[in-house]
Amino acid sequence: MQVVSIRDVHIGEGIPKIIVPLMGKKEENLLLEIREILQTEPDIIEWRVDVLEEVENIAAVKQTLSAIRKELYPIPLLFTFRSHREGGNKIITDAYYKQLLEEVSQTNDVDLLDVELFSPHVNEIVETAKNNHVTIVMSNHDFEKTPAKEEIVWRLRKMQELGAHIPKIAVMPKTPEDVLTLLDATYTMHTLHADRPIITMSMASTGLISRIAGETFGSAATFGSGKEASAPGQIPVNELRNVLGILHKNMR
Ligand SMILES: O=C1C[C@@](O)(C(=O)O)C[C@@H](O)[C@@H]1O
Repeated sequence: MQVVSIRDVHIGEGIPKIIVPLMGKKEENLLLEIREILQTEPDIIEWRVDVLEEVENIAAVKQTLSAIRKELYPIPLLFTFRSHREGGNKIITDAYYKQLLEEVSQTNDVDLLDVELFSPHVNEIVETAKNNHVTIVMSNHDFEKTPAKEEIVWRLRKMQELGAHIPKIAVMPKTPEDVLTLLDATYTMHTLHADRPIITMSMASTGLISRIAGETFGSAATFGSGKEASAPGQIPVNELRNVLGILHKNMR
């Protein structure tokens, strides 16, 4: 099993890593948000750039990115534009999605890049990111339902085939049984197919248990809320750290 290391954060070994989303609409809010979040000592910070008011202005995005990076360094930064069809905040064209991801890959300010599996330009974006030594977190989200186990495993395997360093999937449960499906798919992927870390979660209150159970079933990281949650079911980062710590300590 490969471990993905960014500076001294080692994803895929030990306690699952905590990723905290930044949800500010403007640069000044984002910088204040980072100061608050840093006090909670996250392992990784995710910038949800689809929330930024000026996201359609690529020069503004790069300038804000550079300011964010300075503020949070050396914490690894995950750059995410979540598309509207997968639960994000803004509708942009596929061409702009490609341009945005490729241009930020070339800045040296991004450690990890979220690339959606179903983007029509996924191969080109992966190639550019890899050429620039950016770690690829390939993702898929279903905010409506939980697909069948075979489908979840298929998507995660597809991400691995396409060159993701870290495949990731988030699904919505309607029942606790759906959460079992996600956990079962996670465990199967982790033990039988994956040669690298994966991240999975079942969302909302029914799925909450999946966000703390990664060490048991094989999800290498989990999203905890900082100032604002970026998806339903995220636990505040301090509480999340406590629970993960209790589980880790007593699993030895
Ligand atoms: O992919 C994910 C996972 C997520 O949707 C969650 O459910 O925690 C939150 C998003 O910000 C992130 O990009």
